[in-house]
Amino acid sequence: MVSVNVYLDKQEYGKDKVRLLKVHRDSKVHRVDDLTIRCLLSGSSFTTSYTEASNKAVVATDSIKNTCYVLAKSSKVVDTLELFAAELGNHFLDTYNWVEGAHVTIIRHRWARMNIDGKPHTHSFWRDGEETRQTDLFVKRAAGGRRTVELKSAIDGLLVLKTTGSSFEDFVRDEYTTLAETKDRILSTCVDAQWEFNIPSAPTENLLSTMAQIPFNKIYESVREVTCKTFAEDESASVQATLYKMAAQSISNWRSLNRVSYALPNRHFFAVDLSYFKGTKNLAEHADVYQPLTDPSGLITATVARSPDTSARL
Ligand SMILES: O=c1[nH]c(=O)c2[nH]c(=O)[nH]c2[nH]1
Repeated sequence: MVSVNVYLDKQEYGKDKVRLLKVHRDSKVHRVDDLTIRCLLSGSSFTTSYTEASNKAVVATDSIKNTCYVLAKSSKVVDTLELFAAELGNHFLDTYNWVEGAHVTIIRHRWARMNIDGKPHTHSFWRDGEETRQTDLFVKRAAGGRRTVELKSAIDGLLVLKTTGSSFEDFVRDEYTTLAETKDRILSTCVDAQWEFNIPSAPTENLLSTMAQIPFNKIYESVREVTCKTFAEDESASVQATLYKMAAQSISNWRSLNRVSYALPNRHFFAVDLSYFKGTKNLAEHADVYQPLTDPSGLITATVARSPDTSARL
């Protein structure tokens, strides 16, 4: 029995972890999109499903799952996560006029084409790492028959390592400090990068064509490229400084991006002291045998934003 006054503050419901493989056989060279989808619906009409046990407005999550498969069949843009997410979100707003918002998250799992006898194979793939591409879209109704979209995309779990070109010096030294300064260390991280799009609100019927002007796949490739190139080429003074360069470069490359965020764990590698064995030298400039430390890691995070005076437009 509830004996205090409460109210339903927030709600979203739908299907999570809808797994789907779309095969593109439009040429002899097949392509695949291996996706995990989450579709959540919201709106005041759903309040009574929580507060009064009324399912009158509830679109079954089973039907939401079925819709993912039906739209994947007809869609021409499954390979552009952001546009497929917009198709799905729009579909729920178009079909059920009491749905106020649709929140669609799509994760794309990697399948790289096999090279057989030195040639790209037409229809065989392998998983070249656990890194994923992701998108998170929230579409809602706006005044005057318009729709607004909040959209961010991401790379998750891109594991990288470099063997030189990274230092860490001149940090605070006090009674808690044991770490030595270093001019040359191993740098390794598992990149989580996120970029936010600036999508103007559009009349319902124009939303998809407005969004289709943004080269989402090129932007994804470019952010990934900038991340790897900056990681490799920067003479890193710290993870913080390298992160800032990565994010600033992508904002300057793409006018539809206003904010880019990174979360970079600093995975430590310590040179093993081998002096116990016949005085073997393996520290500082002699190091080539290291112990990777799984825990703990540093964690460096930041969001870099475009200054308002250069604010992005489509
Ligand atoms: O790039 C780094 N940033 C830090 O803030 C830090 N702290 C630490 O112990 N090692 C490192 N490395």
